Amino acid sequence: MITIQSLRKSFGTTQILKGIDLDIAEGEFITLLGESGSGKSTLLRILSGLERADSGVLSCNGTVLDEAAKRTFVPTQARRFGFVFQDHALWPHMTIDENIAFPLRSDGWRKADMATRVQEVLAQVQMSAHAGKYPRQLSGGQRQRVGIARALALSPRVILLDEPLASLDSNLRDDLGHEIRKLARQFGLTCINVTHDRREAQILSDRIAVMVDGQIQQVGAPLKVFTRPSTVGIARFVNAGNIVPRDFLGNTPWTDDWLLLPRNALQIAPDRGEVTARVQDVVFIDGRFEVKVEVQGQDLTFFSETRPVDTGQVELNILRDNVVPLSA
Ligand SMILES: Nc1ncnc2c1ncn2[C@@H]1O[C@H](COP(=O)(O)OP(=O)(O)OP(=O)(O)O)[C@@H](O)[C@H]1O
Repeated sequence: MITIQSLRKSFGTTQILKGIDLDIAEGEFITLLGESGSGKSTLLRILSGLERADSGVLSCNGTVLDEAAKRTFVPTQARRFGFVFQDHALWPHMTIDENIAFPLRSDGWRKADMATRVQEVLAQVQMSAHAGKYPRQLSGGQRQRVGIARALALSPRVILLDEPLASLDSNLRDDLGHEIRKLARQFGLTCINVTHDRREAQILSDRIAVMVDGQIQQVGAPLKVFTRPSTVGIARFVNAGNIVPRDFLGNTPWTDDWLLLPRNALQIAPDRGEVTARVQDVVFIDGRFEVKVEVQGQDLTFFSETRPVDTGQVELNILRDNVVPLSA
């Protein structure tokens, strides 16, 4: 549905997007995940039409939206995308229904149709009871629901989201994340989200595109990106486990300089194991023990169902099937 080919963008002499290629399917929820400064917001701004690419092609359903070489540029309003921002961006002096009617009014809707549509989208996000209130009278989660309703009002084909869960506390974030996903599925929306938050990316996305320094380094389902990161940078950013030099494992079938030992790749041996580790710390977290150890000068962390001794030595096996080679 959306095709991005060799997209480049510089500000002054600094190249921010260094050739982005990405295909997004209809009805897909994709997240651009990356550290601050990796260029994800710039890419979202180009998608929205708030910024123009220097070169490359952006198209939607075969229609070119931005192609500098042919001087083609479709402005924001004509793209008919919906937007959901982290700070909700609601007008404080307007009631909830007025806020949602705003894009409809700008689009020239008749008053009666507008009222019907506002009711419809408010019902879709379960906010009908709050139509007459002002944004300040709502909680953060409720305001974000209104933000989503407003984005849905004009029945857009594509919704662009900028860290939609960022300003919410953690339980609410997960709940609203699941709701956003449900709505996206229900309406077959194509959603493009931008965030640096790994959890948000995992909850919302069908696929994650990891951006590093103006390039997409890996695209895949959350499971793939988080358990089989392709580079040292991604493994570190998604906190996938222990990154060790290849020779730490002795002879290996891999040629890459670095290996990922996920936290499930180390297991306490019943008697004598492959390596002897010195236990540094044990904490119980999220239903299992997180054990920090030192092996041959290397700090490692692994998960264990059983509590090992708090200090002293422990024998470990390394499950080589779980080891992932990493490019630099
Ligand atoms: N209009 C602009 N003029 C000059 N530099 C800009 C402009 N917009 C962004 N940049 C620079 O481009 C780089 C990438 O910014 P961008 O906002 O795309 O990154 P990001 O990954 O979204 O980061 P964040 O999560 O902090 O928003 C940054 O170094 C930023 O300072």
